[in-house]
Amino acid sequence: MTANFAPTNWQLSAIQLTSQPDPVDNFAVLQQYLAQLPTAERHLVVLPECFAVFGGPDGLQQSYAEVIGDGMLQQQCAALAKQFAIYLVAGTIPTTSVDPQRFSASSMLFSPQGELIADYQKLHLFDVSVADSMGTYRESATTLAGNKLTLSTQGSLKLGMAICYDMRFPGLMQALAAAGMNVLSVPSAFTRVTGEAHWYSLLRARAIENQCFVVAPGQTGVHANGRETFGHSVIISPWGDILADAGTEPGVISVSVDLAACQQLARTMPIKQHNRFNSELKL
Ligand SMILES: O=C(O)CNC(=O)[C@H](CS)NC(=O)CCC(=O)C(=O)O
Repeated sequence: MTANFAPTNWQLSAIQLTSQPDPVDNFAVLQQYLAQLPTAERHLVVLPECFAVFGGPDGLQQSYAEVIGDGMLQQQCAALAKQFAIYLVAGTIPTTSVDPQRFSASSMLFSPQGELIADYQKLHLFDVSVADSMGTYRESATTLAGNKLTLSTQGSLKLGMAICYDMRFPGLMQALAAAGMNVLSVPSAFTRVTGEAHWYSLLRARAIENQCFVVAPGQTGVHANGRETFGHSVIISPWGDILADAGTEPGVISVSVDLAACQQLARTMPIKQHNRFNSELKL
């Protein structure tokens, strides 16, 4: 059933996966989950970070790195966006960078017509020690950070793009909010340990302080290399309410929202206008 009446009504969905090293397996699961989603005139579906290739040996992602605008992973995403008539945020796809040894983690937006309409390269890389079986994460050894912000306007949707560890850097979202963002996508592969401590707090804060919807799909479970991810993919309202939570099993979550809620809230609580840190106050 289609329940989208006003141009500001959107269906927001997230897909939670336990992605495997081989893209063939992940696209097969993805196809099944996309078929479970409701149909809607305006529908944004977000996939997790590394949805297509995850948990494999060193160098596996690099071996799949594609030129932006061309490549097997992007072609499959474009075809899925078209087949299901959705705006699809392909969580991250490894794309070639200026450094032949390293890829960029690119989040890519495909239109319901199957066109690539926006891309964003992860800005903040996870070089962090964590008290889990991996011990240390050195994302910068394999990945080259991006250096641009991406906000894509599609009708009433103003989509700001971020990835996983980026959620800890609120300056990024504040810049996107200043440009009018009403939905933030945060495809993730959060560790179980840091997820238990920080996932909900970080994401709810980003929604509340920027008065936007947040769609944050995560990887979940134990992956082929023994890495554990947190799951709990969420969709959050501008008020900070958790509208849907996927728990720890792979699956889909989906909610129907009115993006006009963002401007309504901004009228009653105009924090953007009240903010004195845009330019006025400096140390
Ligand atoms: O390396 C890969 O294969 C794909 N990339 C990831 O999984 C990235 C970097 S290791 N994960 C995160 O950013 C987790 C952040 C996190 O957990 C936190 O901020 O607490």
